[in-house]
Amino acid sequence: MDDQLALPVGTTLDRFIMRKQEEFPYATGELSQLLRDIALAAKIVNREINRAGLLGITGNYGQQNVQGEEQQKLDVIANIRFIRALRNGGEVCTIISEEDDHVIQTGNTEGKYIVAMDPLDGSSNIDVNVAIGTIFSVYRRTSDASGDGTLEDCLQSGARQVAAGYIIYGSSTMLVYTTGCGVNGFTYEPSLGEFFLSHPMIMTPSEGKIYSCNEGNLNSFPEGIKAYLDYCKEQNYTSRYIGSLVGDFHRNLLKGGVYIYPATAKAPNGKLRLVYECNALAMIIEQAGGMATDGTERILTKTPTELHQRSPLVIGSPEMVEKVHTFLAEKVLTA
Ligand SMILES: O=P(O)(O)OC[C@H]1O[C@](O)(COP(=O)(O)O)[C@@H](O)[C@@H]1O
Ligand SMILES: [Mg+2]
Ligand SMILES: [Mg+2]
Repeated sequence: MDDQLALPVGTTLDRFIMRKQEEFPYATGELSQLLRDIALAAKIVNREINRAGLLGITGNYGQQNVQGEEQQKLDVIANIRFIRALRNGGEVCTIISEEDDHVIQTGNTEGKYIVAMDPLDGSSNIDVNVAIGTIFSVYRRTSDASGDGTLEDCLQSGARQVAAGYIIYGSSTMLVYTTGCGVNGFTYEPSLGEFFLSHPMIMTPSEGKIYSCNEGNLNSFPEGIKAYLDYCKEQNYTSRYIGSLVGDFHRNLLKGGVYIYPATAKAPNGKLRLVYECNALAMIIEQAGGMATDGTERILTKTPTELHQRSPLVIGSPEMVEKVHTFLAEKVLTA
């Protein structure tokens, strides 16, 4: 940990990865290379997002993904870019993507890692210049076998992540990630083509005054969530919701707050996907001193049974998540 603090703000991502490698039990350089591959894809996708309006790559792609959602052109482009970078990097044998029904076998049969990803998060905000993101989780194979990754390799609980992070394409582009030794944020400097350490050892405030959820679904929220939102209003908390999970999460991570996407009538298991949205952010928030649950159970202990399964999500400052639980438990008791 002390060594962690030794790296000053302004350290390049590459140098940071190199210095941290020795902290990682399997320090063979493969995970470091994988993180560099993700950073490379992020730079390319960032460039395309910034110029999307000029390149005619805004709007619908004209196809639906396995979730039944209209794919945006940038969903597909980001998916292609990350798959290509991970395949060419050679460290990843199998990829799970929001945009692909089935797992993607990269052909890197000696690759030791599995990546689960949401190539473009916040799709409804792509064309309106609101922050969007990419979310990724990294797992090791469950065995020393080579060949294609198995379904068992792809359906591991979030607690088995060896790395997790996100890229936010906002007023600046940042990469925020953890390998289990704290959370660090890097800001992209396009003119130099480099990510620089800008937010070392991020810790989220234990309590905040921001709550984030789509109250448009209020009528079908669980009673406990309705009661918690009333409590937030009584406390004069601030409501902030942009409709990009990465954007809402990032704000609350830095400022303190809670993001809630509960089960609703439209989405009885919640909307967000456990394997490539909830797990990564749960590892980040826990490493930053916060909490992530589905309203009762810790997200990281849930073992997925399907690639695209959904989960309710309550994530953020620990005292606020605890408060949500109190209201949920109370309403269950009095129901
Ligand atoms: O429009 P809603 O129901 O509030 O949902 C918004 C949520 O859905 C998402 O857009 C789902 O992610 P994708 O855009 O990757 O499909 C989240 O980013 C966001 O928090
Ligand atoms: Mg998403
Ligand atoms: Mg997405």
